Amino acid sequence: MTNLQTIGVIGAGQMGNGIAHVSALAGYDVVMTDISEDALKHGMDAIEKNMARQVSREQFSVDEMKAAMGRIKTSTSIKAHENDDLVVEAATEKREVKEQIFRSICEIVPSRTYLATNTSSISITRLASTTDRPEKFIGMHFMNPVPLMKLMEVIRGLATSQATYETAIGFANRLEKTTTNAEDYPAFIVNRILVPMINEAVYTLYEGVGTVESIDTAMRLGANHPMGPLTLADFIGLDTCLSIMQVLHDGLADTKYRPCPLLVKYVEAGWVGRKVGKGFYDYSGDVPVPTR
Ligand SMILES: CC(=O)CC(=O)SCCNC(=O)CCNC(=O)[C@H](O)C(C)(C)COP(=O)(O)OP(=O)(O)OC[C@H]1O[C@@H](n2cnc3c(N)ncnc32)[C@H](O)[C@@H]1OP(=O)(O)O
Ligand SMILES: NC(=O)C1=CN([C@@H]2O[C@H](COP(=O)(O)OP(=O)(O)OC[C@H]3O[C@@H](n4cnc5c(N)ncnc54)[C@H](OP(=O)(O)O)[C@@H]3O)[C@@H](O)[C@H]2O)C=CC1
Repeated sequence: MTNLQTIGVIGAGQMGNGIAHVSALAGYDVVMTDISEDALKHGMDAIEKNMARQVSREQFSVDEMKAAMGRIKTSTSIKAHENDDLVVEAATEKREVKEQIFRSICEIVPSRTYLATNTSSISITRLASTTDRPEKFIGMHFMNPVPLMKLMEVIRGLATSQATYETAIGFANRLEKTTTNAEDYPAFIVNRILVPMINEAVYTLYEGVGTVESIDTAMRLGANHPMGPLTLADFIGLDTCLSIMQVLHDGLADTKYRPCPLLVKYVEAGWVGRKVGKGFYDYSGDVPVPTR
């Protein structure tokens, strides 16, 4: 297992800023990049707000928060990753976006650098094959919100070496995450089970079996879910949910994974959930209001 010091995070969105948050708190130096300056600022604001919540719950001190924030550097240039020991990609759930990122990063980082993706569903083996180091490539699937969720799903590609796997496990342990191993098949374990359930909730709405509120209330109180499935879909991002269903549908060639037309419609409208202020709920007021 290799000792890591500097962790690169590509993508400052919901997941990227969460991965930067937990890595900085664990004592690593962090380099977080994004193509958008605005996303970087939003990401750093989210980290500050979320760490402050944890300070208010006395999980650590203000000084520890300041020290952790001081360990995070941001840039819109991918060249900022040139000294990283491990790079975790957390950009949009589109294979072509991820492949382009990994092609670029391989030109920049030294041969010792490990590469990981936080993809929800896309083939680790296929992403690894677009790099110059498939043996140093692995899936590290964090859960949302990263500071609170204990799981890291670890997925080895066909070429991933034992040393890479052990380095990933060591990183997860330092972050105090519990790991599970999943084989490299579409959407791995969590999203193979969870996202079809979310898609079924959208079908339930689409077919008029329930309303946004009755569906979420039914699952919160009937199945003791902390969030109803439509609230959770908004929390994850409807674009990400749709991408995962498309990966399942294409990868497993089973019509049971066909995305609900209503989910497609919401993504087409740009109503992709909490991150844009509107999905199955409108988040612009004091309380979320169903959008249908
Ligand atoms: C899509 C994929 O690829 C894989 C996935 O991630 S699937 C999605 C997995 N995630 C889930 O299923 C999440 C389901 N939801 C939950 O577990 C809970 O709603 C939740 C933990 C997210 C929030 O908990 P909650 O009690 O309902 O709401 P909330 O009060 O906002 O948060 C609970 C505490 O955690 C804190 N908290 C919430 N989000 C936080 C964050 N991102 N960082 C730090 N602290 C946070 C809050 O401050 C709150 O503490 P206080 O009450 O002391 O302020
Ligand atoms: N959301 C969730 O609950 C979970 C998501 N994941 C996975 O994590 C990844 C990120 O998801 P999430 O954080 O929700 O997505 P977001 O949409 O919140 O964030 C993605 C970020 O990546 C940026 N980005 C896009 N292209 C590039 C690029 N070429 N280089 C650098 N940054 C880029 C986006 O910028 P812009 O907006 O300007 O395009 C955006 O800021 C996805 O693979 C997703 O499947 C894993 C677990 C849970």
